[in-house]
Amino acid sequence: IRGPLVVTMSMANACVARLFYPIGLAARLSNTNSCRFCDCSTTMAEEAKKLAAYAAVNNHIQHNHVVGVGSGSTIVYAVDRLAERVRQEKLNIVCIPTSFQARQLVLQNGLCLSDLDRYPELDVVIDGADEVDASLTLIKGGGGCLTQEKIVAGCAKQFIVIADYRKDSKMLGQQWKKGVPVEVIPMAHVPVSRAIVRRFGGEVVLRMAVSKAGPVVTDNSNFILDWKFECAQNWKEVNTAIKMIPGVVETGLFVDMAKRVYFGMQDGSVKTRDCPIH
Ligand SMILES: O=C(CO)[C@H](O)[C@H](O)COP(=O)(O)O
Repeated sequence: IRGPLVVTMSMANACVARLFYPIGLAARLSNTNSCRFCDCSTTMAEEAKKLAAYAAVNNHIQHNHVVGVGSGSTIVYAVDRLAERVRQEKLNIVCIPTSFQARQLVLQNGLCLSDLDRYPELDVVIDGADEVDASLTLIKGGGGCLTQEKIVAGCAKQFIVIADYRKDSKMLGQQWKKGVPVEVIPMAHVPVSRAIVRRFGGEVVLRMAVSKAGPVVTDNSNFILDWKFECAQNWKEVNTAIKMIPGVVETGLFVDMAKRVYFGMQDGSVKTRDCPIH
């Protein structure tokens, strides 16, 4: 892991305006998480994602491992580092993707692609998260890949999460305001939405596509509902109850699955949180 000074320098380099500012002011700007000259908060978050991803790959991947590759923007850095280690250390690694995106990442980086038919037990799965609470319950599925992500994570000896500081919460809903994603069979989206609101309150919205008319269609040809819950819940019970509703494929609640989370922090450090039961 690069030291704090190096990281701070690279963050500063991303913002040209900062280069012309006295060091003290630049530091204050980075501490405020935003810059009046550019979108530095984005750059800082990207650096934090990279720190977390590199730490996880350095600490958990070994020769002959079968590795689950998560989805999202943070995992891109993990696959970069994985490919670098495979090249430099001549590691023999097999990758199991959790989405179409992950499959493309594995192929583009020249890594060995396989599937759960051939490797139903994985050594490590590394994946991002939308939010992580104090007991390592996760909200996932911001990118719509929750079902395959949960299947692959469920096959792992170690499920390792990588995230930037914005995902770190005491309680779910503190940072992530888009709710819990729920993948549903398309014909069931209205009854499932009504059943969730009736039972747990809040609001459910059908996730709409951005560059296509109509709803988001998942890699499994289903729809995504985003349940905007109102208050803290017993997430294990909620997860089980939602999964029992006919038409629900999977929820984005990952309870008692993650072994360790790596958070890339704003000061260039990496914070870890371990699950008490793993
Ligand atoms: O669950 C996911 C996709 O379904 C992602 O892992 C999650 O949305 C985090 O993404 P990012 O690394 O881009 O913040």
